[in-house]
Amino acid sequence: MGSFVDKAKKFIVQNELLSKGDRILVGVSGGPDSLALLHFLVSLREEMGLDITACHVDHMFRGEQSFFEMKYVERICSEWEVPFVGERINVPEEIAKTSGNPQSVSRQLRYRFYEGIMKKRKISLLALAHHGDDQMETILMRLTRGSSVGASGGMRVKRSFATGWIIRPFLCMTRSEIEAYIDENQLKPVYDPSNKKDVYTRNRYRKHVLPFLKEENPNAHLHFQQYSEDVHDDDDYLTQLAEKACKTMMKRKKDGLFFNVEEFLQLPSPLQRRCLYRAVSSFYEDHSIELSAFHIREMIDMLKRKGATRKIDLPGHVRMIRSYGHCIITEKRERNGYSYELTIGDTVTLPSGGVFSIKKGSCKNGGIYTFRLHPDTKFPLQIRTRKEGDRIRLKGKGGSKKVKSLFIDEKIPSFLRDEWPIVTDANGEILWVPQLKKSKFEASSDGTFLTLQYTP
Ligand SMILES: Nc1ncnc2c1ncn2[C@@H]1O[C@H](COP(=O)(O)OP(=O)(O)OP(=O)(O)O)[C@@H](O)[C@H]1O
Repeated sequence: MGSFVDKAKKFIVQNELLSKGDRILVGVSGGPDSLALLHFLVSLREEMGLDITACHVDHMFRGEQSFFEMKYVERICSEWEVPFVGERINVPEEIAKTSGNPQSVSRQLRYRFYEGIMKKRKISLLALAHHGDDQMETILMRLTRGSSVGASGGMRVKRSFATGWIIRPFLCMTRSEIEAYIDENQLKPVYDPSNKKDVYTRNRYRKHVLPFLKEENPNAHLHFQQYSEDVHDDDDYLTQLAEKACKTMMKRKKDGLFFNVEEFLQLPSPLQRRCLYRAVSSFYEDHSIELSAFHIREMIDMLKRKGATRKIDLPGHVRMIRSYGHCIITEKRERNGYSYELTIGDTVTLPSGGVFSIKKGSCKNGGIYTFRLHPDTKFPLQIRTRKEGDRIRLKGKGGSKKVKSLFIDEKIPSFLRDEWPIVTDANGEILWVPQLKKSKFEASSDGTFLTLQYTP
């Protein structure tokens, strides 16, 4: 078994997974992989001065059986003198409440549990027992399903998590190497019957796809692992560049993320894909939805197409809309019209966060748009969204103009038109379309007047 230990140690050194005196939490299901990992780390404990804690979650799917498993893991830990933290989490109850997918709800709750222990006990490393065959399955599953950008690179050997890092020291090992280690050391793992069920996608890959690849090359797992590390390496570098580009180009407002399409299209395509991936992912809590490469391509194609307004509905609640040269990534929601009354001394806050107020005399604050109200103005003012047939009467000999034409001339994207404020007096006469046009009803600067202020 010397070679197993040497191989794992070499992998740990190469990837800088452990240092002397590290405090590690090991996730132990009681299955062969995690039991072997715990055993292996305990064997390094003295030599490296490691401070090891083990933890186990009983997901309560299998009644008493899973409770006994937790007790069994606890007993082994006590034999090996490893502090143990166990918790029963009622996952079936949580699934009934949220109607989530059993595996992802279990995972989410388990990771929350790990995080709590790491924070409480000031532990910086979480060791998980994923191995090389798991990595092959993950990469193939993600490629087949159509994951995007970095996700198809599979699991990372080391990634940041909670107060520190998740490490996976067994990614260089195959399932059968781990089984041989188990036999050699006479370990007695528990076997989860769900690992054999064909209903789970991963199990189908395990049973039907991996045997073929392993027959072609028994060391295929090492090549997959190398591929994974290279993909992540390249992706980290490109993501850094994309983040820099996004920071200057994408503006987050209350309504969503805005950017200029032409500027975006000048980026090299690897940065375009990553900018969009990053932008859209920021709308998903816990990054719970995975965007596929297909979605990203579709978004870029839409940005390249000229012409009228276009939109794409993305998974979950996110929508991307392009209109003229602008693009917004936003939550799917009906943009309802509004109508507010504004009297002297009041303020009105719009759904977009814009604020109207009235002040005496002139006003010269930066970032604020102003309109001088005539002393004869009929109050209350109305701040509302557009209506069919809206016209504004222009200063001088300009006559009147349709508000619709104003939006078109000024190339206001259609998704903004439905929420653009229009100010009328109490009789419904349009006084002002802020940022675009003032009517002939604005007071001259030399008389006494009130100022209507608008901060978008
Ligand atoms: N119930 C659990 N409690 C604590 N840690 C767990 C639990 N289930 C899984 N883990 C950790 O997460 C890793 C990945 O979980 P996954 O379900 O993919 O593997 P597994 O088939 O349970 O592995 P094992 O052979 O260790 O049972 C495990 O190797 C283990 O380190």
